[in-house]
Amino acid sequence: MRTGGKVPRMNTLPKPSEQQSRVVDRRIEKTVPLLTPLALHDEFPLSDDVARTVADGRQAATDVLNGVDDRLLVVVGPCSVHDADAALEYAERLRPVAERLSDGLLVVMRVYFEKPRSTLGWKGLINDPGLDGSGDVNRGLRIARRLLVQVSELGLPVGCEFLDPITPQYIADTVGWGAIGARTVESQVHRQLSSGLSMPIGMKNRPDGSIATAVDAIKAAAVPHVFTGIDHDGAPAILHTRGNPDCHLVLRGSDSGPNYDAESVAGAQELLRKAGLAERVVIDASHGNSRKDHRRQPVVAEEIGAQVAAGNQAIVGVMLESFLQEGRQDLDPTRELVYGQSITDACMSWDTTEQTLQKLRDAAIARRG
Ligand SMILES: O=C[C@H](O)[C@H](O)COP(=O)(O)O
Ligand SMILES: C=C(OP(=O)(O)O)C(=O)O
Repeated sequence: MRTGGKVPRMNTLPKPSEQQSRVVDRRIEKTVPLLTPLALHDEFPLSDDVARTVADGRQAATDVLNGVDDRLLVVVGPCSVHDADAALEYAERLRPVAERLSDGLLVVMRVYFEKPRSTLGWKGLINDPGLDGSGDVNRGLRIARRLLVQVSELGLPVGCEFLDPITPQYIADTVGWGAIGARTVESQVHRQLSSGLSMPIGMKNRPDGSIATAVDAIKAAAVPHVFTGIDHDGAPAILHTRGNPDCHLVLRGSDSGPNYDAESVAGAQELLRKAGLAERVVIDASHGNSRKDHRRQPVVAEEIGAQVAAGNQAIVGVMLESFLQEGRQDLDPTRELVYGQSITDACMSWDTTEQTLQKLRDAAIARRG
């Protein structure tokens, strides 16, 4: 991978006077130039093959979300990527399984680079690729885009969370499906951003369980907005969006319990109906729905599958957190990390994932039958 690349020249304010220096950037330790989106796109271009995978993946996801395609959308992969090699190995394993189960499932690989934290913690590979707080964002963006292109080259559409409002210009052209997380679903910044994103966006219920907030987010992101951001050259820009009609609800459970059961799904449907929105939901089998216990995820997925097999038309997708090794590990600088194991939330093992995907596929086929 190249380590150079074009970064804009830093223009600094004139040396401040004594009085000015009492008010300007009092808490900015240092400012480092950020490479431009164009420079990153030049290094890792979007080939026609990758563009086809992304565009077809977006269209297929939209069709599933609109009920035009009766398969289940499954977003599956590590809670977060901290090691691009392990993530690519995961993608290579997932690819043939996705192909084999494609009569019932539309599989999108979860390739998450941005982690929203409840308080503190590692903020993801784009923010801190060194896993040590050194914050080499230029390197993080390069690793992220290269991996996104590599996974798409395998023919797998990619899903990720959009957290930082600047990073989409660097990577969004490689993303088939996106999420706005539980902690930011109420944020105007993220709703505006979603209104301009080119792929379907899942709006998660808030950590305290509020589904109404996610429904508000779907409505807000559906219409055009004007806000400030950057263009592909990295220059400040006023962005006028068209509105995103493909935003949808993701039920992820809450701090006080799950919301994947039939009664909760029916309640969510009622909220969507009252808001004049399509009654379709994606259900995250992890987070509040598994109480972050990876051993609960297959159980939750099986119960979601049972609702689907029984004919529930509202459930159009499932999210799973899965990696090469089950469980999780702490980021401990004194110990070598276990290869292929999550450093954020605990994940299902590969074997369990394969079994779970097969069961979800069977459920989708049963519903069709
Ligand atoms: O998906 C990952 C985590 O659930 C999310 O980033 C919040 O993590 P935290 O509550 O450990 O900060
Ligand atoms: C942070 C995540 O989920 P949530 O926003 O539901 O907590 C995630 O999926 O990584």
